Amino acid sequence: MKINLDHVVKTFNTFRAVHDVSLSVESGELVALLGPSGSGKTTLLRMVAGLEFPDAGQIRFGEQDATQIPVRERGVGFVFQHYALFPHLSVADNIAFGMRTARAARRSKAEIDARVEELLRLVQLSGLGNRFPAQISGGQRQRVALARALAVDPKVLLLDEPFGALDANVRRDLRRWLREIHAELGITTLFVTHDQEEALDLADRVVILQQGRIVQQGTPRAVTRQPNSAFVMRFLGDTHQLSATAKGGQVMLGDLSLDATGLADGPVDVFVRPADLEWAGQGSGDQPGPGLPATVTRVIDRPGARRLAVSFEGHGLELDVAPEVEVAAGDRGRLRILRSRIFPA
Ligand SMILES: Nc1ncnc2c1ncn2[C@@H]1O[C@H](COP(=O)(O)OP(=O)(O)OP(=O)(O)O)[C@@H](O)[C@H]1O
Repeated sequence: MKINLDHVVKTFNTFRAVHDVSLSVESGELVALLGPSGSGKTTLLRMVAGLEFPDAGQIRFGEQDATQIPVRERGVGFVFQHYALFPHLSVADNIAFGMRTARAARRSKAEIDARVEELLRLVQLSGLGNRFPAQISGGQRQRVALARALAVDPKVLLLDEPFGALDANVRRDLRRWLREIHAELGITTLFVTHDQEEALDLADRVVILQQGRIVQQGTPRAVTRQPNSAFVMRFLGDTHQLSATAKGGQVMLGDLSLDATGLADGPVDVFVRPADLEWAGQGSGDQPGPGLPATVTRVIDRPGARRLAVSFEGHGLELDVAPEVEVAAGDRGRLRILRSRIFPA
């Protein structure tokens, strides 16, 4: 089922939570809505679900205006961060709940039991149908919540920070698992998160929101390669920010000249991710070449890498080098910039 949002606006009292959002989600696509707290992600999801109504603009399911479709008939499955499973119902009964109450598509008890078994298998909880929610882990509860959402054969899945309350390792596992389920079922899915790693890992397309507006959207590759603003650059991951001046389509930093074609002359911010910096230590045998003259202030050993904290013209920067690199605090060298993004200051 394709979903279209066309110039959608939502205001609470006088506060505009969603400004003129247009977005189309293709049938079978997994789209992540990514943004900081308060950027309007949940409000958008609730409007798609029919739990809130836009003040202006239109939401369409396929070709149909969604306001004409009652919530129960939208064919939407939800999973929220704190999806309250019914504590007094077993896992199997929780999953079966929607099938028993659905007025349309009544199923026999045998059909429901078979479907519950199938869903338990899908969410890898076979054999746990008789447990109660209190007797399973948080990650398992979210899988039950997903099975419950899938039980009514939704045309659209809406997931609002479904793994938000779980610890990092469980989140990572569930993310992989969700991707597999999505590949298998191909249900159009909108996934809300404020975790950029989760969004980039999971989604076919990432939609980045700031203060109720879409500021950028694209594939994970496109948004990470070509962030279109300082906000997106910062929001998508660790970055260093260096002040400089653009002149005649170039920016000079140390004795490096960076391409700034198209930027007007004036103050700019150069953004560089730690992974886009390379260290050439003096006496390392490396050709010194152009770069930013820097001094190592600290070396932190981590599994698989050594992290260097270095100082360049009063800026503190960090980068990783291979574990074998011999380097110590006080060493001098040069930083090469492999990639950067430059925006007007
Ligand atoms: N029912 C409401 N009444 C008044 N203001 C609301 C209501 N619902 C949301 N808001 C406001 O709208 C803005 C957007 O909220 P929303 O929950 O959509 O953001 P979000 O991006 O999902 O944030 P979070 O990640 O914290 O859940 C917030 O400033 C919020 O306080």
